[in-house]
Amino acid sequence: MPSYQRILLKLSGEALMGDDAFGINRATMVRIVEEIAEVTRLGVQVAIVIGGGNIFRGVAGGSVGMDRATADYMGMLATVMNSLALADTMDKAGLVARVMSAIAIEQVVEPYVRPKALQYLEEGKVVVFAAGTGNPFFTTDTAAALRGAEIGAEIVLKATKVDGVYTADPNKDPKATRYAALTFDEAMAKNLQVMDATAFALCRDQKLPVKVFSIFKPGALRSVVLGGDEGTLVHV
Ligand SMILES: Nc1ncnc2c1ncn2[C@@H]1O[C@H](COP(=O)(O)OP(=O)(O)OP(=O)(O)O)[C@@H](O)[C@H]1O
Ligand SMILES: O=c1ccn([C@@H]2O[C@H](COP(=O)(O)O)[C@@H](O)[C@H]2O)c(=O)[nH]1
Repeated sequence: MPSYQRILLKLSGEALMGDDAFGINRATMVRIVEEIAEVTRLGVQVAIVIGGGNIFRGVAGGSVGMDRATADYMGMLATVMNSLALADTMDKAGLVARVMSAIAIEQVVEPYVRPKALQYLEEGKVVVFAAGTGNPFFTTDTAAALRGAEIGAEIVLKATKVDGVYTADPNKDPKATRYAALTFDEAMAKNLQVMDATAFALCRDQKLPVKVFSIFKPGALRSVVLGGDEGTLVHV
């Protein structure tokens, strides 16, 4: 029996690279989609926000010296590419996916319209929110918090490269230890960088819990949805 009826899944863009240097690793994408399909079979409504780090960080060298807002729009367009690839893989796996963009590019994907997104979710379609918030100076973590609150998701599930929130970045500090749970205020006061402060603050204000877990651990998404002891819960 799933613990949630409706989730907002935030997928790391960088994790899509698999063992490649940049871009989308097909096998990795197929594996992630299989895990999403498993959760939809439990009857859970799934909305997704995907990052752009796998594409945008690959071209970020070229953005040095650029206007920040222009570079950020490039980042948002990278998330559109990832969203299209994810939706295509989901369609091929038998799921019905719809991509909605926060930036108007109607020849490519439909615009984000909240009631339409809610309708798709109720119909059992997987909705992928592309182009972040549509605004520069934000991140896809904040887009996940924003869309999660808008659609009435019960939780934001941040599937990332680490298996939870640590006392320090575990990729830099081998002595860092993992929290089982902590509050938004603690995460912000300790300046824990696993999610940006804007996203944490929005989730705190909307009382929208966040679970951080590893995208690389097979079965972790299902386990989180079934209320298993997985990752780190960040709560009010
Ligand atoms: N206290 C911490 N606990 C856990 N991870 C941390 C912490 N501080 C920094 N990190 C880093 O945060 C990263 C996850 O956040 P990040 O925003 O980089 O990735 P993402 O949003 O999942 O990916 P993308 O930006 O590619 O979509 C981890 O890989 C980890 O190295
Ligand atoms: O609302 C948003 C979301 C994203 N951006 C830009 O896109 C890149 C990629 O997103 P990640 O969350 O880092 O994966 C981000 O670095 C921003 O440059 C944005 O401007 N607004």
